[in-house]
Amino acid sequence: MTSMTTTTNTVLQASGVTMRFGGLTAVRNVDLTVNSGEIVGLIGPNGAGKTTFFNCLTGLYVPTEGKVTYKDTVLPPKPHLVTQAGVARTFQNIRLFPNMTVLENVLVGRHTRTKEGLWSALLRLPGFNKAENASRERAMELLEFTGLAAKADHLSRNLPYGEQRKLEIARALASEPGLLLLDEPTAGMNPQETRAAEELIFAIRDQGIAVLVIEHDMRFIMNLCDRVSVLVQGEKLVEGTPDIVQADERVIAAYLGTPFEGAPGEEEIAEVEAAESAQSTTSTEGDTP
Ligand SMILES: Nc1ncnc2c1ncn2[C@@H]1O[C@H](COP(=O)(O)OP(=O)(O)OP(=O)(O)O)[C@@H](O)[C@H]1O
Repeated sequence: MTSMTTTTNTVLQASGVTMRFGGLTAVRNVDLTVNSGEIVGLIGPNGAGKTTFFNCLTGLYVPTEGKVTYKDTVLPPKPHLVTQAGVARTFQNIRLFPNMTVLENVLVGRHTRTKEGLWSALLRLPGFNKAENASRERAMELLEFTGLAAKADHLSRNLPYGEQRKLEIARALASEPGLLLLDEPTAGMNPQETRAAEELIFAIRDQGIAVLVIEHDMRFIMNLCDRVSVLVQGEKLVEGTPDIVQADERVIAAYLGTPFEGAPGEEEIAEVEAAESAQSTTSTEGDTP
């Protein structure tokens, strides 16, 4: 591992980020740091400003106030330049090219890292072939890494939902980021897919890529993250380790008074329901399917 000194292990630093839309302040004076080797969670009720904050980090929005640096360099307010600088992201709503193959989707993600560029890749202009082999090799490596290699030639629109989300991650990784931002990576996933996503994110972290993730699934986020930051009405309410955040009264209150630590998860609820229905079918004779 590379040895790092003083503050150089800060990957992302957002300072005093504010985003106003007319009279509405969607994000107010938010500071957030992500260090190398970390997985940081960003949680908060609907409309808290999480996606808006992501958009400020990735150049989709120019914050009204504040500064965002990546490895001590101020990020330019243009999405492709942010990607080029080393920050990749996925979106809350899947944004793949549905009629391109899985492999082609990843190759498009590599365009910021090849001098031939996107149009050369899409139109196969001269010069593309030279770079193509190396790019394909790397894209196939990423498909292996995300468990999609067997589907490299499938059209992305034919993949099941969970695999489309994985492909989005593979495509983001194709730009060789140092920081990956994930906006609700498990939305719509079943429990097995969620568990696989968790393992994939740990593996990404283990490759030296820092991760900042927005999620509503508390069990997932508390298991995954080294630190969690809570946004409420555009402001940072609390930040700390999962233990600290889960125990914080203000966080519990912000989630409508529903404590999430120790609350039964879907699996436990299913087990209880199965046990209850088994009990009721044995007590109501002859009513088995
Ligand atoms: N482009 C925009 N123009 C005006 N208002 C916006 C815009 N984008 C977001 N907002 C408003 O900013 C606030 C924060 O929205 P945002 O989508 O960032 O919240 P969120 O925490 O990501 O919510 P969710 O968990 O539901 O995705 C909301 O009130 C939203 O309506």
